[in-house]
Amino acid sequence: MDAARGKRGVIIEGMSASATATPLRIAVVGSGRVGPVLAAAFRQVGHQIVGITARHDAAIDRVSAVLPDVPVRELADIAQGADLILLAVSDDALADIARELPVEPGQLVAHTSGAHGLQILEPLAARGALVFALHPAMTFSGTSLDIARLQDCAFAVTANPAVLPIAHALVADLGGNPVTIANADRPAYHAALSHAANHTVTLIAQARRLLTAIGQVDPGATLKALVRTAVEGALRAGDSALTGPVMRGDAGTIRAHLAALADIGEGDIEASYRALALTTAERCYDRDVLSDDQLADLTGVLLPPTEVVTTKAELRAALAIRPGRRAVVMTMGALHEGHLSLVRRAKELADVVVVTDFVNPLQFAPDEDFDSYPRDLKGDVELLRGEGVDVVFAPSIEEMYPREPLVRIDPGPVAQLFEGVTRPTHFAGVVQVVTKLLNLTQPDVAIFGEKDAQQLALIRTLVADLDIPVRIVGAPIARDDDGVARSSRNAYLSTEERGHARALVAALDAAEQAAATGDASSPAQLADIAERALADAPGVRVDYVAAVDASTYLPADAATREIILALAAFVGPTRLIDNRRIELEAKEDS
Ligand SMILES: Nc1ncnc2c1ncn2[C@@H]1O[C@H](COP(=O)(O)OP(=O)(O)OP(=O)(O)O)[C@@H](O)[C@H]1O
Ligand SMILES: CC(C)(CO)[C@@H](O)C(=O)[O-]
Ligand code: BAL
Repeated sequence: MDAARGKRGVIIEGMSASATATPLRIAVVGSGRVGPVLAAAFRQVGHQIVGITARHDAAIDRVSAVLPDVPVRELADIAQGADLILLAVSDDALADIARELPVEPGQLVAHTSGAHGLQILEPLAARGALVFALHPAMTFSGTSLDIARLQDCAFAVTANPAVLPIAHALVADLGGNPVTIANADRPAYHAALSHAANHTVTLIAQARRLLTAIGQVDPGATLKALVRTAVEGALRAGDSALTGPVMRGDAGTIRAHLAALADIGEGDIEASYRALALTTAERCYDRDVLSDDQLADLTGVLLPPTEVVTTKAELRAALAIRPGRRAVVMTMGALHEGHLSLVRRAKELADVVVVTDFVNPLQFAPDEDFDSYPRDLKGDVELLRGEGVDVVFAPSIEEMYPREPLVRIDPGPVAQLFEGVTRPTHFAGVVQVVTKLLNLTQPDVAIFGEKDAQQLALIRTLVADLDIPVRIVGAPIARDDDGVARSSRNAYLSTEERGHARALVAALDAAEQAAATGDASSPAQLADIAERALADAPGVRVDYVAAVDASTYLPADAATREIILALAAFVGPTRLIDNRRIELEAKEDS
């Protein structure tokens, strides 16, 4: 074995062409665009190419053009007699080759993949090879023209400390600039390069198509000067190289752009334009280039339109074209800040947000307010569009229930308690529609408000007991400035009643306060305090006050410490609900 192996990287005086201590015998696996070019470049600086694999005619032709006199060898014997084996193969092929390649302990093995680090070469390292990754950050034509372009090209080098100097010396031999990338950072490194290099191509190709659509015969020439300046500026200075209408907060111009794109009818260009302009606007805002108002104006113009669908078939189609993690927020419309807080949570948790807007007749008893329940689909869609919701599903009753459903879901005993005393058929209607909407929207996550705490508890039980594959997330109660829980039914209240409605939250405050001061130490006392506060309040008639076990939603017993104090009361004819989670102090052992 070569005596110098394992301690290369010493620059030898007088050998100007090569930074490595000794000319290496290099074998190359892969005759795509990269392998023969790197081999030829190594050969130019004095290394010896002892063989290369080439499986197809085109590969053999490329080898004879770029590497005359280098023998084409089989994978099984390519490593024989080589100091360094360079794996210049596709990412997909690397794992197999790493398993199959016969190597001797001490042989250097490098791959040229951008995406992979050292793990992929682990089988070779396990057999004693000194492995590293060497990714030239440029595109290859596969011809000898590439060799000159390797000068000053960045090479991402990933290697263990013992091997790193050799890897750097090899890059220096090629005239490249070694850039050390930690093994764990390899995917991020490769993402950065792909995002910049590949997506710029997509973007410029889109711009070319636009110019072609308006009759330009040489779109590249029209774009050249501006694009080059932009790319060079961004390479030098990042975000601060930005110019153009987004940076100036010019929403009118952006609107005109979008109208032109819609006219030309190239949907992919419009989608990319919206997404990139939104990101650009957010970056400008973060750098204080745009004000709050300017960002809001731009966002209003740029957010992709919310798709409103009313049939199951349209819903399926709308979901099919929106890949990614999906969240659903189910509502009965008449949207307010409470619903929007659920939507914002959904946007944090998923890529695609679907809101259902359906007043479900099944959950209303005949004497309840189904007919008068507030409905405003247009207003709802406007609000949801402002939140960037992707799809609104607003079906008719016939679409959801083409006939009276025969199979019914029994929500179990908790559905008969509390809300269920006054509304005995309510939760059966809720779980029926929630199950249907989960099946129709197939979300990864569904968000429900803690305002409807019993409903949330029952829906958690529903998905657990029926193995419905969705994560249920509860969202905190959104309140008006005076503490009253937001509710669509608040719209029924007169000004005077709206004042009376404060009594619900005041009763919860009183109980919470009593728990904090120690004046209430049992669930029954909490309920009692809230009930008395409600009974004393003008314009309010108590329906129920219940201290329930927060984990089961069954009535709390004296030992329960994690309580949901839930109440319902009529304010005039309007029935409102509210609740508060209260933790009672642990009881001292007697
Ligand atoms: N104030 C709120 N805070 C948090 N979530 C809420 C609030 N109000 C409603 N939600 C949630 O929004 C979802 C849809 O509720 P719904 O459409 O019934 O609204 P609502 O205002 O509760 O109506 P209602 O007046 O019928 O009670 C439910 O998950 C509900 O818990
Ligand atoms: C979950 C729901 C949308 C089902 O109709 C409804 O009960 C509600 O709005 O909470
Ligand atoms: N907010 C729960 C739905 C209902 O009251 O019918």
